[in-house]
Parts: sequence; structure tokens; C-alpha cells
Amino acid sequence: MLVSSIIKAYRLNLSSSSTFANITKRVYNTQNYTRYLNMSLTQKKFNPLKQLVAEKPFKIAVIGSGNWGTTIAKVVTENAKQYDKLFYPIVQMWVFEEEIEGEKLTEIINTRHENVKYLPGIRLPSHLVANPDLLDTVKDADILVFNIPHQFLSRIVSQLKGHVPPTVRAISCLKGFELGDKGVQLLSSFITDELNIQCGALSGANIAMEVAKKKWSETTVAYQMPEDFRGKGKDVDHQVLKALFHRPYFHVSVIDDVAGISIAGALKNVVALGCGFVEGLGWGNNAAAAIQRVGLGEIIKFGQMFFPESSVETYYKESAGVADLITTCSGGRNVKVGKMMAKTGKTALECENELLNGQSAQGIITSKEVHDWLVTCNKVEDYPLFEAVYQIVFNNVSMDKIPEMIEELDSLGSAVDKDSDSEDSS
Ligand SMILES: NC(=O)C1=CN([C@@H]2O[C@H](COP(=O)(O)OP(=O)(O)OC[C@H]3O[C@@H](n4cnc5c(N)ncnc54)[C@H](O)[C@@H]3O)[C@@H](O)[C@H]2O)C=CC1
Ligand SMILES: O=C(CO)COP(=O)(O)O
Repeated sequence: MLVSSIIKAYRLNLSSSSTFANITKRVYNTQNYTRYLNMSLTQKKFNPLKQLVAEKPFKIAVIGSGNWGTTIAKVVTENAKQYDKLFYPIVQMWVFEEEIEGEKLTEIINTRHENVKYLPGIRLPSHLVANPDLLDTVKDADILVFNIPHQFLSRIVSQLKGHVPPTVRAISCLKGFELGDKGVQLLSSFITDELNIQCGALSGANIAMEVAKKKWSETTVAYQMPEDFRGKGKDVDHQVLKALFHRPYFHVSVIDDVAGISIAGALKNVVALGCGFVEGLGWGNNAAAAIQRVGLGEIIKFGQMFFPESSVETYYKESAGVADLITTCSGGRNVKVGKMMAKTGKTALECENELLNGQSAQGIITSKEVHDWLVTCNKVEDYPLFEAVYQIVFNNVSMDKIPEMIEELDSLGSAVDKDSDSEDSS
């Protein structure tokens, strides 16, 4: 009886535009959660996304094949196979070609189904095709998933200009900003402006290797429906994006706040460098937590100041917010680079080269982009942590000075420590 009413609830939901998350909420609301847990797996596996059908299955192309690029390509290829009425089963992945011990990386991926350089030890689906030709990769694609280190985006986009019809939709998985004539820009907005295509973003607490190993995590996809939406089954909407990225081990929440998730994703990399500094100095967990607290405040302030369309809620409710800050500061590449800088005295670029085997710690460049932008706006003093990270990375300022550099002034406008110092010496 209960089971049939839950299945009925599922079906009711199907006829509305509810998402999987809403369905789960309804099950919770029945207050028969324990009995729900005891339902057979077959009943639980009823998946409303399987009902989605496209008039002509959407072709997917992934641009990028690094650590996260390859992982996301694996995720969407698994879904292309699962949702065969919605997606074309073969996914193209553009690879910046390089030779590994005399063999082309694309050939290795296409024959051994492993990206031995950027995602070693992970078996890739056989219908994921590595392609060294950018324009051939995107030919006839309906959905472009951008996933490269953000310093390469503008060059890639300029090569794509004139080769992507305006009906194509895109998602940017990059974390960073574009700083150009228009000031500081979201990468999704940059893609939209340059290619004249609608572009959303994917961002979350997602260390790539964990997702690649199918360890459970969450993410946030943000997409605003375009004015020229062509209709259900003909165009990309939130449900299609859920089907594209959601896996049993990779839970997706789809929202509208592209700016919020993008700002959080870009700036947490700068905070993670700062976190690495204090950890590398051996200052302990309290110091790391202090950096994250100040960092979260500056992230939210940056969003409100420069992208007022972003929602503060996104920073604490979504995986792309504080959860991403926590995971990156625990085990990401940026925190590792910061730690190594503190322990060895080497520069950020030396540490990136030595630690990451061709991968990128995006916080290094982002800290410069943020600094340059804040200088332009005369707002440097409002972001003492971002500025401290920039000064340490680019001007060799001593990390020991972090507490002074980020210290908040008391109501009298003076730093409390100065008083206590004079007490000590008296
Ligand atoms: N790795 C991770 O855990 C996560 C990364 N991200 C974000 O995803 C984006 C992509 O990161 P990853 O895939 O990890 O890249 P990565 O850090 O592994 O970078 C290596 C990639 O850059 C490519 N590359 C090197 N030189 C190039 C050039 N001149 N032009 C074009 N490509 C070149 C390499 O071929 C390789 O595919 C970044 O913005 C990152 O912040 C987001 C979530 C998780
Ligand atoms: O974005 C990430 C986790 O969500 C990865 O962070 P790193 O680039 O610091 O590894």
C-alpha cells in the first residue's frame, strides 16, 4: 500500500516539472522514511530522468581533458549511455595533444581508455573519444562542456568563433575569472559574449580524483533559460542538465544563480592558498579555520559588490559555496601549493611545477586577476586576505605577516594587538 502510494507520488511528480530532489522531499514528507528505506532496490531505482526524450538526441562535446576535464567527460559519457533517448551515446573530448613516452595522449586514451597523465588509474568509457582537433570535436555538438584551466579559455574561444551556431548551449566547469575590457567577468558570461551561445556553470565541492573513483559527492549546476528557448525535447533545460551530470555518486542540484556558484568557485582557490600558507607554517587547525572564515566573508562581499545578481544563500546552501571552500582547503591542489611554499620557500610556480605534473593551481592566477581588478576599482583595502595572498605569491611578502595583514580593526580604529603588545612590554 505504502509502496504503491510512493510510486504514485513519483508518477505525479513526473507529470509536473519537479526535479529528482523534490521527489525525494516528498518521500521524506510521508514520514514513512524507515519503510521507504526498506523498499526493494528495484522500486527505489525508478528514475524519472529516464522518461526524458529529445526529438533528436543531444550531441555532447567536452573541451578539455585535464584532471577535472577527463573526470567530467567520464561522468557525461556514462549518462549519454544511460539516457539514450536524450543523448547521442558517443561523446567527443578535445585533448590538448602531447606525447607521453613517444605516444600521443589521444591514442593512449582511445586505445587504453585511460588518461595516463591527468587521471591515471581510472578506466574511461569506450564511447568517450579523445580528439586533438578542436573544431572537429565541436562539429555538430548541441551541448559544449568547457573544462580547461581558465588561463587558456580566451585562446580556445577565439578559435571557436564562427564555428558554433547560436542554438548550441554550454556549461563552464572552469573556476576563475576573465579580466579584460569589460572588467572582471564570469567565464560563462565571457563564453556567451564571445560565442553568442547561452552558457551556465557547474561548480561544487569536487576533488576530481574522488569523483572519478565514484566516491559520493554533490555539485551545483546553474543555468538561466535563454529567451530563445526552443521547447522541451528540443532544447536544454534544467532537467536535461540534471540528466547530463547527475550520477548515483555525483548528486546534482540545478539552480539559476550562475554568478553565485562561479564567484565561489573562483575565489575559494585564493583562500586555499592562504590556508596552505598557515598550515605549512605549522600554525594548526585554528589558523586554517580563521583563514577560511575571513575568506568566506570576502567571497560573499566580492559577490555582493561586483555581481549583485548573485544570491548570498548560494554561498552556504549549495555545494559550490562553503562546501567547496572546505574541500579545497582540506585536500585541493591550491592548498598543497600554499603548504609547499611555506615549507620550502619556493615560489608558487616552482611548487605548482614540482607538485602537479602539468596540472594547474588556479588560485595563483586568480589572485592576480582579483588584485588587478581591486586596484582598478580602488577596493584593495576591502579584501585584506585576497590582497595578502597576492602580495605573498607575487611580491614575496613574508607569510608570517598574515595575521597583521588581515587583522580587523576594533571600534576605535586600532588593532587590538598593538595595545596588548605595549602591555607586555610595560
Ligand atoms: N581538478 C579538480 O579537482 C577540479 C578542477 N576544477 C576546475 O576545472 C578547470 C580545469 O581543471 P583540470 O581539468 O583539473 O585541468 P588541469 O589542472 O589538470 O590542467 C591540465 C590540462 O591543461 C591542458 N593544457 C596545458 N596547456 C594547455 C594549453 N596551452 N592550452 C590548452 N590546454 C592546455 C592540459 O592538456 C591538460 O588537459 C580549472 O578551472 C579547475 O579549477 C574544478 C573542480 C575540480
Ligand atoms: O575545485 C576543486 C574542488 O572542488 C579542486 O581544487 P584544486 O584546484 O585546489 O585542487
